[in-house]
Amino acid sequence: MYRSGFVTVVGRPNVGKSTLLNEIVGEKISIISDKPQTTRNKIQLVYTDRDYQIVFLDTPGIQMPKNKLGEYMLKISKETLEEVDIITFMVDSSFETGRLDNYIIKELGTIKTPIILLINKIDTINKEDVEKLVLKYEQMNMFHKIIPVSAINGTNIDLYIRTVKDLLPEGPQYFPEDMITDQPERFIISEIIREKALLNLQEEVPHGIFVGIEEIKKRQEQDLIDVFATIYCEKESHKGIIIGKNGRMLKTIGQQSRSDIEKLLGSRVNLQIWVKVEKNWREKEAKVKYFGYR
Ligand SMILES: Nc1nc2c(ncn2[C@@H]2O[C@H](COP(=O)(O)OP(=O)(O)OP(=O)(O)O)[C@@H](O)[C@H]2O)c(=O)[nH]1
Repeated sequence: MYRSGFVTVVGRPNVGKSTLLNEIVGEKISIISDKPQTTRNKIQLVYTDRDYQIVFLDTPGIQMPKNKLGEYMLKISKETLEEVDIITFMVDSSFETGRLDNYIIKELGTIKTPIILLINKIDTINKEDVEKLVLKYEQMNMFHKIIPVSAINGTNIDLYIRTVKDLLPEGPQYFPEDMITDQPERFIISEIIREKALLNLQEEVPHGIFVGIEEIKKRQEQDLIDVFATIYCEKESHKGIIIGKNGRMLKTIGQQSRSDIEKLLGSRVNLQIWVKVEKNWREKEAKVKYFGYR
C-alpha cells in the first residue's frame, strides 16, 4: 500500500521550523535566519521514499496579527491546518510556553487533524528538563505523539518521520521522486537575496524589506544568466543603510547572493540589485497580493 499526505509545521517564529525541513530534505531551500518572521510563503517540500511520500507545507509563523500582512499570514496558516493530514506543532525547549504558544494551542484545540508535538532545541537543555517538558505537554491531552528533537543536530528526526509515515493515509505519489520543492526559481532567488540582506543589515531594517525579481534571462550562447532584482524598503533612511557607504553593503549582499544563486542555477550569474522605497508596503493589502503572497 502506498501512503501519502500533507503535513504542516506550525509554531511561533524562530522555533526552528525551516531548520527541521532543511534537515529532512537535506537541501537549503527555505530561508533560515536567527531573526523572527522570515518565512512568509507556504514552501512545499516533498519527501519521497519507496512506499510513502510526505508533502510538507511550511506555513508562516503564526503571530497575533498587528497589520494586514500579519492578518493575512494568520489566515493562510489556519486554512492550511484544516486542509492537511497531519499537523506538526513545534515548540522551543529553551523558553517557557508564552502567550503566543498558548494562543496556537487554543487554535489547534479546535481542529480535528492529528497533531505531533516536537519539542525542539533539546541540545540546549538537560535530560531532566526534557522529561519535565514532555510531562507538561502530555497533560494537555491533545497530541498524538510528543517527540523531543534537535533539528539542527538531526536528533530524533528519524522517529518523527516514522511517526508521520504511520499516520499517513493511503494515497498516490503526488509528485515525481526527484522533486523537492514546487517553488519557482524566482521565489527561491528572492529568498536568497532577502536572507543575505537579513544577515548583513541591522535590526531596524530587515522586516521592512521585500525582494522582487524583475528578470532572469540566459544570455545566448554563453554560460551566463542575468538576474535583475529590486530590494524594496519602507523608508528613505533604510535605502541609505541597504546601499551602504560607497555602495559597500549592497555589494556584500550582492556577492553573497550571487554565489548561492550560481549554485542553484548551475551557471555563472550576473546579478544586478536596485534599492527602491515603497512606503508602508506591509499595510497595503493590495500590494501584499500584488507582491505574490498567494
Ligand atoms: N540550538 C539549536 N538551535 C536551533 C535548532 N533548530 C533551529 N535552531 C536555530 O533557531 C533559529 C531559527 O530557526 P528557523 O529554522 O529559521 O526558525 P523558523 O521557525 O523557521 O522561523 P520563522 O521562519 O521565522 O518562522 C536559527 O538560528 C536556527 O539555527 C536546534 O535544534 N538547536
